[in-house]
Amino acid sequence: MAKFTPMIEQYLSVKEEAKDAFLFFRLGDFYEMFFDDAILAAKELEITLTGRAGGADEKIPMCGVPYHSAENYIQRLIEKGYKVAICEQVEDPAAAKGVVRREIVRVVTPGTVMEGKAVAEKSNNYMVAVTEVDHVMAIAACDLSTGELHVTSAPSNQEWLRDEINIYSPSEMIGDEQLLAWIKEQSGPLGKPVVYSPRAKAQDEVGRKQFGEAAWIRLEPERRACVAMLVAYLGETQKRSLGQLSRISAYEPEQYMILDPFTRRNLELVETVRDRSKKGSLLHLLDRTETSMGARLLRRWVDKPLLSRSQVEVRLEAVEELYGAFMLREDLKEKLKGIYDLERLVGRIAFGTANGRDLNALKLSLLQIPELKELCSGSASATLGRIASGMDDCGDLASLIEEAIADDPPVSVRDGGLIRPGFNAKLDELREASTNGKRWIADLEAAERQATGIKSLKVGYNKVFGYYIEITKSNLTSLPEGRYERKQTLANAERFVTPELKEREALILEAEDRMLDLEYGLFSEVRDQLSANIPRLQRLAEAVAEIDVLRSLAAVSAESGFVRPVLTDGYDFVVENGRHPVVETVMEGSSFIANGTNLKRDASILLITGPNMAGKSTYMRQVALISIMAQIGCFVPAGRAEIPMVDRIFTRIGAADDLIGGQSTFMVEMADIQVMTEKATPRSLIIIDELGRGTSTTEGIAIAQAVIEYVHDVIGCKALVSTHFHELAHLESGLSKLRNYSMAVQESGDKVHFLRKLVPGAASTSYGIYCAKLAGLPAAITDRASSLLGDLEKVSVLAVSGEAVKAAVPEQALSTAAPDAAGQADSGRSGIRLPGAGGSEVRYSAQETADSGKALAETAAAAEQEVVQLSIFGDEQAEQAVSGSAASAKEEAKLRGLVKQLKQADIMNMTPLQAMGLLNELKMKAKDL
Ligand SMILES: Nc1ncnc2c1ncn2[C@@H]1O[C@H](COP(=O)(O)OP(=O)(O)OP(=O)(O)O)[C@@H](O)[C@H]1O
Repeated sequence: MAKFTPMIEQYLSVKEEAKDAFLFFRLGDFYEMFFDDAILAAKELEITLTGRAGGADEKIPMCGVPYHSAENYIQRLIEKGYKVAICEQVEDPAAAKGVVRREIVRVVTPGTVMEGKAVAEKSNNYMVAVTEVDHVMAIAACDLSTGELHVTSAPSNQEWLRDEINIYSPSEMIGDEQLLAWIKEQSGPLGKPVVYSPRAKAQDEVGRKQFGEAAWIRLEPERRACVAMLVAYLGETQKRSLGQLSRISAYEPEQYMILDPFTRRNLELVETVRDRSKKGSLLHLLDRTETSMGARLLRRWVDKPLLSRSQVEVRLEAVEELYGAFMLREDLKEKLKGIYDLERLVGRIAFGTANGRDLNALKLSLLQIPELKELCSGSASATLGRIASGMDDCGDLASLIEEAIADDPPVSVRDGGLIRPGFNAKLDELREASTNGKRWIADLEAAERQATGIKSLKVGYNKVFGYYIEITKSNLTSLPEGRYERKQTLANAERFVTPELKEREALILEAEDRMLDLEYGLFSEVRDQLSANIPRLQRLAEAVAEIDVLRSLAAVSAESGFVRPVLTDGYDFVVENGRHPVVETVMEGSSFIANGTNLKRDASILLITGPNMAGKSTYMRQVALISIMAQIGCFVPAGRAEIPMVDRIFTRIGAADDLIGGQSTFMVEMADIQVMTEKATPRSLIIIDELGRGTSTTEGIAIAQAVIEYVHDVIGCKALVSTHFHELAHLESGLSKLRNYSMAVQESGDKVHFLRKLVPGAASTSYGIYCAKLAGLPAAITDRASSLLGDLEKVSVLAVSGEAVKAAVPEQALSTAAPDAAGQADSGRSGIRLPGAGGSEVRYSAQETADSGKALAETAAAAEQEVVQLSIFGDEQAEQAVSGSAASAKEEAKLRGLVKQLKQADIMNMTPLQAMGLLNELKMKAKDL
């Protein structure tokens, strides 16, 4: 015996098909939810939880939403990352025996929503499928609302997959469970919450049917498997034809520059690091698009800079033409402005949700096309000309809509008023009948008022009784007996009918009924005809988007004074007067200081030192952005630019907020560097900000040096490295392709003025405490920091002293300035070199350093750091310091004496205590001056 009522039994069996979704179960005018669904939905949607007797002993938890406002509730659940299965009555209740049959008609999921916030106007909402077949990974990304479907694959490589997924920023993913589990772990860089819907098997047949045999067999097997899985899932959830998915756009990973999630984030390509808003990103700067599909295409271009020079040149050619043609840009803008979101309109047409207003929006858009086409073909640009000549203006479709659809149709497609008079004779006839009938009824009111003398007599209509004549109670006495048939009694009125009225009513209602059916039928036919032309409309949308993006890039380039980059397949990256495109816009006037870049085969690494706040990060990002902009096909913020095609930009720009899964900043950095060492090629560009921070100073320096050497010797690509370790500056003498640069500052009194100018040579100090003061830290802290710094400097003297070095370094490991053959070959790279007293050098060869173990390396590196600091007191600097700070000739003489004393003291051979004593003595004397 069933425990529940038949209706609840039905609910339970439908629910079996939608275990991971809320089941919206249609009951009359409501969608009801039961059991656990009801409890959770009541909480999530803040609606009342009630109960319903369902045959069991206890009441079943229940809550519901009215069907006419369900859309809003569904959206809210989707935004929270849930899925919603919509279950409708699928037979006429009047004809049903027993419980009306109900079925799930669609499952709405975060990756398949067609309306609402998730499908924001200017962005995509991607559903992504990932698979791995025979050590090849594939990824397919589909935006159901626009009909885009991209697919690609590569030999199995998790980083590649992560990078590729990141580009789509999917809201839902399906795939092999194992792969999904790994991706979930990586969800940090993915940023937004993703719903994972594991899938078991791909269905090849489904894909074949969707895209046709010819297109299907062109795809590689792993791509087929991936797309098939995706399409099967979409079919199962949407339960309708997916006409908008007409084309697969397959691409090869090698077609595009590789940008990992950290790089994309650090460079703020599509959103800012701080608040993840689009404003402040490169995309925002470049986005002057007028159409939604243009905005989406621009995003794709920014996400995927090209690797083929010829393809970029095609874009640049159009941008250059438009750059110099202000009027053409304005004219195009006017036309583009009038074009609605063709891709989404097409999506709704295919989905069967487009209404009369959507069709009119499509028509209005299509009407812009002929002139848009003419503008492009009339321009001097070959690229625009080619786009125009391939453009099908779909004029026949515009005419079809124009003939069929009324100018101002209602939102609903079931309530009539959609079809233009004259489109269909039968419809016109029915409309005529209905209008005549209504006129007869309107006339009836006047006639009966006249005949009965009752001024308040009126003819009304309601759904239950149809047309009636209403007379107030007070007037009933004036009504001749038997004139009408009594139908209904109200508190203060009586309602009547006449046989003639009923006859007319039948005619009107019948006409209206048929009219509604006919209108809906006609409308559906028009929609179907458009549906059959979806590929044409999609191609048109693509062309419009491309024109829009090219125009947008030209507009920004012209207004910001960018120049056309000279692209090369060579190595050198030469930029004169480069600027950071985004930072310069937020600065008032022309206060941004331009800096050049000169990265060549024989000078491919810049080691940039300089104070905090001096502009190192900005400069390095600027170089990366110029490279990306050039490969997108945009002009670049510079006076002149010669840009080689870069295959990958790798950035490590420190920020505490890129911590993932409890890993330390240092671990993240090391993991990134590992990927870099594996993936970077000579055509790559590496940018590392503050290399080696996050661990002890000595280790930091050691690692930084080792990394720089690796990039220099093994990878051989262009690199910009900034560091606070001024000690690394000595690398210039050993690494032939490395150049020291620094951000210039000017000191006056205790103030530091940032010049933001990149100058050759290393900087000597970081001004960290000065920056802390600027940032408004309390004086108690900055003063304390200053005094601690003094103490630390004392300690350094200890380390410098011969005792310390000697204690750590075995005698035989020390050799003098003349190195042996092995040492020469290393030329100080793999080993550690210490400047010794009097300009001599203590050198440990690689072998020796390794032999002496970590303790040696650490101590030696620490000593090295401090010695470098002291050795700053070279003759020249000492001279400068003396003549610059002495107020009188007498003072100068005394100072000279002190310096001499310092230099004469054989500090390398003192004990720590002696060294410290000497330094204190000198300091005291200096104070007395
Ligand atoms: N070329 C420039 N012209 C004008 N202002 C600049 C320039 N470069 C940077 N700035 C300004 O200087 C500020 C600091 O720059 P940035 O963050 O690049 O310094 P940094 O040297 O990397 O500092 P830190 O070492 O503390 O990270 C920026 O916020 C920017 O406003």
